[in-house]
Amino acid sequence: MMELDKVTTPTLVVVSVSLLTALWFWSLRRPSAKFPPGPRGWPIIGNVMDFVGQGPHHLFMTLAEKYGDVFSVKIGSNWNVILNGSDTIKEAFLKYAVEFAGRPLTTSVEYITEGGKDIAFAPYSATWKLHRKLTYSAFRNLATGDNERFERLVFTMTERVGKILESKGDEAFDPKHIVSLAVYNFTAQMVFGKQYELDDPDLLEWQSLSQEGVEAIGNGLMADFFPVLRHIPTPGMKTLKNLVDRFFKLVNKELDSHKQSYNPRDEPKDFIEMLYHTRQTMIDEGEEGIDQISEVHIRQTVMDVFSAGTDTSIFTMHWAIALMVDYPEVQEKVQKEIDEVIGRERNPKMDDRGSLPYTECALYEVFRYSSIAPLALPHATTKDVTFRGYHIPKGTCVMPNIYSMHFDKKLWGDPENFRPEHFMDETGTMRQHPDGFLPFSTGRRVCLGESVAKAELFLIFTWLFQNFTFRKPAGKEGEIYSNVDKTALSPLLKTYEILVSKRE
Ligand code: HEM
Repeated sequence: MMELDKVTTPTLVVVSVSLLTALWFWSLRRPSAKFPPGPRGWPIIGNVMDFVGQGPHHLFMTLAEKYGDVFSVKIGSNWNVILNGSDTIKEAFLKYAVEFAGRPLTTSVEYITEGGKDIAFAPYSATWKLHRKLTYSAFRNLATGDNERFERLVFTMTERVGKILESKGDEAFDPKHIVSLAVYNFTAQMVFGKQYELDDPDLLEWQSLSQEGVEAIGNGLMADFFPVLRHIPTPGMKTLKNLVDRFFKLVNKELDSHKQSYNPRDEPKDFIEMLYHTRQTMIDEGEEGIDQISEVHIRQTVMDVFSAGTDTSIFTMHWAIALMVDYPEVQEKVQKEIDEVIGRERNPKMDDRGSLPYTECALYEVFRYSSIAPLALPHATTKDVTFRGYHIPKGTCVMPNIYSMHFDKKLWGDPENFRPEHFMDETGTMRQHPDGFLPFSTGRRVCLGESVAKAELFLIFTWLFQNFTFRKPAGKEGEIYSNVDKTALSPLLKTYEILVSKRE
């Protein structure tokens, strides 16, 4: 063995450089020989620097031009496979449905979901399947399977929202707070069977949890990208714990009062009671394993509905109003159609779907143009999979670039233009499922609230433009409100101001 005191400086330099070079190559080593190609990254941080100055969905569209529709990037110490374009995403999520149905369990997700006991981030497993089935049945029994009940859920809050809008007079305001009130009240009515006043402390707490959550941990914690840091108490982890504690407090309060008042012999009044009721029915019908859906699972379901179901709808409606003031001619056409088909004497109904093609196309175009979930949620491979000749090992994070299909020139012609006609065929009939349109994703992990969201947003959107006209205040006419900073992580709009008038 070499004696240490005889080691010369040049030897030390050679050994150190060799070690560093080995570490460099080791850290950039791809997970398998046939792993999808991608840009060369830096040791330790991977491709993180490539994201500076552009949103990931934009970066991924550019990288797809060079590396193809299936490529890889390294973020921190995690390898990710990116899927671009309609054919690729559909082939992966429909033909290899089980292989791509997992979720990566990062440090923050593990903490928030109490070890993956929710639906949205749970690993692909028998428990997740049962949990999803239970929740889907509860939604159907409570809301989407009963049009009149669903309409009542939505229209209990419109009177309050209408009064606030009418009180605005000549005041210019950002509608986000009111949209948020409408969506939270719909969700609270559906899940808890209650309504909030504009200044209710619980409503304000929900809103600030959402805002603080996006700001503080929207991009994840360091430990999510460098799992070796998971046991180090960082400030990010402290913030996360505080947010989760507050979230639990709000949900537990409602669960406790439901446990007191729930009577299995009564007709379920809201989503929590419906979950209890449906779980009991499934047990009585001999559904195996459903009794394993515990109180923690139920708490996590409520958390999922509030986290996956509120901001998504709020952002979509915020976009919808911005687009309708940017394109007043579309707003006018929507209003004309609503006047002709529904008039002003009654509220819109679920059955009006199918009779309002232009209005529905306008709403679908809002879904496409806003693409508020441009990368859906991250998936993970549940087993080793060979896809389009590439070998992707089990447990690899996979991101579908939904934005790339919504803005594919080959499919839409002029995707950068907002045009409800993108959803119409030559006869003026609505194209419900055009190729390249998946705002709710597809496959095993498709959005569980898709039918709730579509019905809720159809009723709110139609009611809003049936009763109100929105426009830009003087001096702002030249501003584009539906304009997203291309560097943004997700396409959220900046604050904007509008005027509203009641339609006479
Ligand atoms: C405009 C409104 C909405 C949009 C655009 C949207 C979109 C999405 C997307 C893209 C995903 C990920 C799918 C994937 O991983 O491939 C998702 C998942 C999910 N969404 Fe939605 N969503 C909306 C509203 C809602 C609502 C209202 C609810 C509940 C009432 C909801 C509940 C969920 C749940 C539970 C999941 C996880 C599904 C699973 O992993 O099995 N979403 N959503």
